[in-house]
Amino acid sequence: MTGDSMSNTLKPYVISNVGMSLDGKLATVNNDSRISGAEDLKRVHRLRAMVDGIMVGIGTVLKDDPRLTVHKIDTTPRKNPVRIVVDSKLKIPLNARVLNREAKTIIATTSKMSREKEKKLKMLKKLKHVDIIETDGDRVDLKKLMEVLYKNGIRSILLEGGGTLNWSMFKEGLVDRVSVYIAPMIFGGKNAPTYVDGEGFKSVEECVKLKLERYYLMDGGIVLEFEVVKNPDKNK
Ligand SMILES: NC(=O)C1=CN([C@@H]2O[C@H](COP(=O)(O)OP(=O)(O)OC[C@H]3O[C@@H](n4cnc5c(N)ncnc54)[C@H](O)[C@@H]3O)[C@@H](O)[C@H]2O)C=CC1
Ligand SMILES: Nc1nc(O)c(N)c(N[C@@H]2O[C@H](COP(=O)(O)O)[C@@H](O)[C@H]2O)n1
Repeated sequence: MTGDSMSNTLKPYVISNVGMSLDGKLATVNNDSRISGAEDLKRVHRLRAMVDGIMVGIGTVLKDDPRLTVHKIDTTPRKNPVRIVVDSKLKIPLNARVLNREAKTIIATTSKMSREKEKKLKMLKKLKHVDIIETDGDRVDLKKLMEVLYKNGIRSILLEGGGTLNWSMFKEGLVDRVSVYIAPMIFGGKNAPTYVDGEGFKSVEECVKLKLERYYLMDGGIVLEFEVVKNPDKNK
C-alpha cells in the first residue's frame, strides 16, 4: 500500500473498516458494539498488521477503551502499528488503554489551548511512546493531519471509526478503500451510532461513490470490499 496524492500533497492510503448491523449501526443504543464474530476480528487484525497506523476518534476511545493493537492473530515479529487518536479537546483519559506501552500513539489535537488542556498536554508529552500533532482550528484539520502523518513515514492507515470521524474523513475525500462486515442483526434506534454520521451529504451528486470489488461470507454475515471512486464525474 502506497501513499495517495491529495491535490499535489501526498497522504497515506486510508482503508475504512467497521463491523455493522444490517441497518448500518456500529453499536446498539446502549453502546453494545459486539458485532463481529471471531473470524471477522481475525480479518480486522490481519488488516491492522498490514498498515502503518490505526486511527479512531476520541468518541470511540471514551466509549470502547480500545487497545488498537494486533492481538487476535500471531505475527512474528510482533507488529503493532502506530495508534492515532483524533482528539481536538484532549479528552483522552490518562489511563486509556490506547496509551499503554504496547505500541506508539499519536494524539492529533488542535493548537487551541485551555489551562486544563495545557496541563494534560504536559503530562502526555512526558510519555516517550506518545507523540502529539497539533493543527489549527476548532477541530482537528484532517487534511493537514494526513499530510503530517505522511511526512512522518505513515503510508497506510486503517480507519476504525466511529461514525463522526468516518463522516469527516469521507467528506474530506480522505478515504481510499472501504471494507465492512455486515452482521445478520438489526439494532434499530435513531440514536444508535451508524457507519457514517455527521451532517450527511445533501444530494446523491455530492455523495461518496464506491466500486464493489469483492464480497465473501464470514461469521454468518458478509464482508464487502469497495474502492472509493475518485472524481466520479470525470468520464461523464
Ligand atoms: N462496530 C464498529 O466497527 C465500531 C464501532 N464504534 C462505535 O462508534 C461509537 C463512537 O463513535 P462517535 O461517538 O461518532 O465517535 P468518533 O470515534 O467518531 O469520534 C468523534 C470525535 O472525534 C473528535 N474530532 C476531532 N476532530 C474531528 C474531525 N475533524 N472530525 C470528526 N471528529 C473529530 C470530536 O471530538 C468528535 O466528537 C461508539 O459507540 C463505538 O462503539 C467505533 C468504531 C468501530
Ligand atoms: N471490526 C469491528 N467489529 C466490531 O464488532 C467492533 N466492535 C469493532 N470495534 C473497533 O475495534 C476497537 C476495539 O479494538 P481492540 O480489540 O480493543 O484492540 C473498537 O474501539 C472499534 O474501533 N470493529
